[in-house]
Amino acid sequence: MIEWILASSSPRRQELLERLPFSFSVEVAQVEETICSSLSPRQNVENLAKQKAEAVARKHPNKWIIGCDTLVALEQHILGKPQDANEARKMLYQLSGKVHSVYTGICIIRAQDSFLKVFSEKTKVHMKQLSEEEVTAYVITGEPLDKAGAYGIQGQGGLYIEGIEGDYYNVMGLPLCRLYKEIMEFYKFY
Ligand SMILES: Cc1cn([C@H]2C[C@H](O)[C@@H](COP(=O)(O)OP(=O)(O)OP(=O)(O)O)O2)c(=O)[nH]c1=O
Repeated sequence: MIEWILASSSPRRQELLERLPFSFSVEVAQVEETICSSLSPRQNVENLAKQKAEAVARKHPNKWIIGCDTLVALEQHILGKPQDANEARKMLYQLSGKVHSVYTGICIIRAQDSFLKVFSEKTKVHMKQLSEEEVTAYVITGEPLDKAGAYGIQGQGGLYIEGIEGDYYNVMGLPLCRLYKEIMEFYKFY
């Protein structure tokens, strides 16, 4: 039987992965998440997903590890999770009234036989213009603080999203349909 480990502390990712037809355990990857501004958003999410998967794979070389990372890209800027409420406010003002892209990178590793697969998905998100009152009230809820770009489409943040192009679940941190396809392919060989 294939034993999967999700290398993530995100409750959203755990919840979404439960929809796939296999069981898995969870182990949090201790990785310092550094965004490299000389790399593209896609390269950043793929590298970070790989680092998270590798950190857990070192401890479990015989298991199949899934690492993930999500970032928001607005023009040349890459936004990770805000450090504090002030940074969350700043990010929301930057995204307000604009279209940005959310990238999620996924890395699947099994160290024992040097298996490594990395891919990423992009979803475009249209955010409405936010008033100062909306930004203040939203940041006070605390919802923005553990999320890339300082909003959660699945929560109150969804009130501010006019539309998306791409996978909704990719914005939440796990590109469900793409991951399902990749894993079904994978089961043909294992
Ligand atoms: C844009 C957006 C992000 N997010 C979340 C998804 C990710 O959990 C988080 C981005 O941070 P990540 O570093 O990708 O993930 P994490 O720190 O939550 O978990 P781990 O590193 O242990 O896997 O932002 C939402 O939940 N909703 C949204 O609408």
